[in-house]
Amino acid sequence: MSKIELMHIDKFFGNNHVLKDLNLTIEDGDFMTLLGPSGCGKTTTLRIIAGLERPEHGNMLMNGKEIINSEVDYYAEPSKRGLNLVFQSYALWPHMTVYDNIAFGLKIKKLSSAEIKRYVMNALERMRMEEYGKRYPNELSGGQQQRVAIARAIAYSPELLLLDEPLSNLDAKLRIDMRVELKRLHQELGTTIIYVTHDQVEALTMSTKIAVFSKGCLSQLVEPMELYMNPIDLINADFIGNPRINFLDGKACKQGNKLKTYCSLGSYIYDAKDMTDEVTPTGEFNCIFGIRPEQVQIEKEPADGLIAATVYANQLAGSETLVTVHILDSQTGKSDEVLVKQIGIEDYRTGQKIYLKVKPDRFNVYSKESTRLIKYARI
Ligand SMILES: Nc1ncnc2c1ncn2[C@@H]1O[C@H](COP(=O)(O)OP(=O)(O)OP(=O)(O)O)[C@@H](O)[C@H]1O
Repeated sequence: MSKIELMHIDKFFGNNHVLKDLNLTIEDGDFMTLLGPSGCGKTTTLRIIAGLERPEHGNMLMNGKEIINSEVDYYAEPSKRGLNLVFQSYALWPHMTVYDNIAFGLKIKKLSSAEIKRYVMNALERMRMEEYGKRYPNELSGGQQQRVAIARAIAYSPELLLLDEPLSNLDAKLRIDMRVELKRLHQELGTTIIYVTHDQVEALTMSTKIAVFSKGCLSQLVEPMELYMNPIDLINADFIGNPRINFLDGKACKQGNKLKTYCSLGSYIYDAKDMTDEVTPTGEFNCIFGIRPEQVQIEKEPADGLIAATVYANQLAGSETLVTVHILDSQTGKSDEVLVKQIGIEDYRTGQKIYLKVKPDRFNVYSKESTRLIKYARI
């Protein structure tokens, strides 16, 4: 059992208000990723949970038990919180071999040496490090040390694991392997994991929930695919997705239960069920369409419902082709640029006339004024 509730947490470093009235619940069994750009307060949140920082204001409960109560100046000692931590700086004991580094915590638990061996070897195997038991930390690369630190944290089926950018020093292939192992570990053991990263792919592929931070505030707390499909504002939309989402200026107007919209990719009417509860201006207002590169397809021949465009640039990337196209907005006379992602190798010439097929149900629409989502994308 590992449920964590953070309530009304405020943290200052001098005059810097780093966390602003943060409310966040991590349910038992969650793989919760704290995601956001550098400096938004992710690590500070993790350190508060671990007991390495004290917030000036707020409460924290662990399985219903009080851990922080700033009003009475109560902060439970880190050692009393039952946590396993892996930070970017992995802090292995330099005088111990890899095996002993991992075995140390198990010895304290008074396990038999046969059991210790089983747990250590299992953890090393998961981290693809079974050959390295006899080495000392200074005989390992940064990435290998990082994997030993994770092995140490996961060795004894922890109930709660806090990980701060644990894959940051690994090369691309190892990162994918480690993502698979951490995801399997979570599924097999039901460990509650709180994971800090600024890498959206790690967040999207491993988590059961993602908490997006922006300037010390929680801006969105959702399941990964919902975050990808419906970022709550333009900042999150811009942050999630690679290649990044296309933003197109448009116009919108609410008429009864309908939202009438227009942009260079066409006029679309959406129902009340597609709309968020964001309050919009009366009459026509400026909006921004958020369109993912894979939501547009290119056809070579014209047909009904297709939108004419011109190829500006073509990037072949092997498994996919990224095509930058220009579309003439017939209402404003302005040209819009859209990045389109096609699966496989597709060759287009610069200046070639092509025709776009779009899925308007999948578009997001944002209010330009408030920058908030006003129309959900549907799968
Ligand atoms: N010990 C400290 N003393 C003073 N300021 C700090 C301290 N630790 C963090 N900060 C500041 O608090 C803010 C949040 O830092 P934090 O490390 O939580 O961000 P982050 O989102 O984890 O960023 P990153 O991804 O770069 O690690 C930053 O402005 C940072 O400079």
